Amino acid sequence: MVSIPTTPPSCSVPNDVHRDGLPLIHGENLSRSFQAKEPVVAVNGLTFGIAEAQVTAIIGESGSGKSTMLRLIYGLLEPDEGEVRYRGWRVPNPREKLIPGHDAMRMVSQGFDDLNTYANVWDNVASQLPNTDLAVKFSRTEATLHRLRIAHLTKQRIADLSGGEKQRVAIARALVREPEVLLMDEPFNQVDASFRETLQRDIRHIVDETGLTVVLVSHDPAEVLSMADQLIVLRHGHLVAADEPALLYRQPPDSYTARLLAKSNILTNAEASALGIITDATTVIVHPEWLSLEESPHASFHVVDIQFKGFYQVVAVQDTSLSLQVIVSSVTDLRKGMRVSVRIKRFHTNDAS
Ligand SMILES: Nc1ncnc2c1ncn2[C@@H]1O[C@H](COP(=O)(O)OP(=O)(O)OP(=O)(O)O)[C@@H](O)[C@H]1O
Repeated sequence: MVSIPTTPPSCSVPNDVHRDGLPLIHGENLSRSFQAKEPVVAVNGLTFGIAEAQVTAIIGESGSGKSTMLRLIYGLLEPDEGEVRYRGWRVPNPREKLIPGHDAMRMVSQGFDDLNTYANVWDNVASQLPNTDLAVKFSRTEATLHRLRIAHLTKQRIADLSGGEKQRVAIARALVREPEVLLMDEPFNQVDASFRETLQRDIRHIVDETGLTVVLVSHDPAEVLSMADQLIVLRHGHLVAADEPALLYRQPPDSYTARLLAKSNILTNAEASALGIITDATTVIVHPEWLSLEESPHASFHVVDIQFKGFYQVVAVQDTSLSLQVIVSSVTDLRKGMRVSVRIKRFHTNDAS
């Protein structure tokens, strides 16, 4: 349950009236354009809710409006239309607040621009706190460094750290002031795969332990599937889906979401019918792991490419008119040029595709 304060927060908007019954963060009919060579509508009529103490990931292809949405939530950008509310109170826009950005939120952006490269890790984090109580400053800094597992780097200069370590310092800097919401723009961009998994797990733990709310932006949904409680899918500035990751994965509401989450094969009715799927739907979604292949010398499909991925391989097959991506176990013995029959184990239809 969202606790509703009886008095407006410190960064309230004059004459704002509290709205009851909203999720922690509520966006309503949010639109924002930019004047480039041609006017660009970055987000268009977004209405959404973000729940407290959860990880919400905003996903979408490049240019779909993810960063713009994040900056609107934080109050770094003024919407052309609509509003964002935090705990029922309107988030002030940059014209309404001396230092833009909601006081209860902190944002970690893609680069590490905020970090002081030549100062050490401790000073980078501790400098976020006032000197009014040095004991508190010391203990909070120490606890935050431990929580982000960078206490052993205390004396190191930022310039000497790896990308993954810098990212942890950037998050520690944001968290040391104990915000209620952490906003992250592409947080795993500069982090290699092994660091990424442990960082994701650590962020998940912090959320579960402290009730922190995390909103993150990612162009690679696969990387956030395991850590997000909710996904918000953007396309050309519109919200096309919002739900739990597993649900959106198993039953994608449209082809775009299916491609984004699962690199799905999107078949027309005729293509599906040629593979034995009889349906009224105009579009049939088949995730690569919902197909299987079997060597068959007289089959119409042949293997055109094999990407070895460790315990699985991604195999491209085609016949005269159709190309398919198939995920098969690495123990399956396939070779380029081999004739294969294609079996569909499962599919999903959605007429809204
Ligand atoms: N300050 C700006 N001036 C002009 N155009 C902008 C500005 N900010 C964003 N845009 C445009 O708005 C659209 C949405 O941009 P945004 O950065 O929000 O998308 P994104 O989904 O975060 O993209 P990416 O994944 O590539 O970072 C893009 O077409 C972008 O070029």
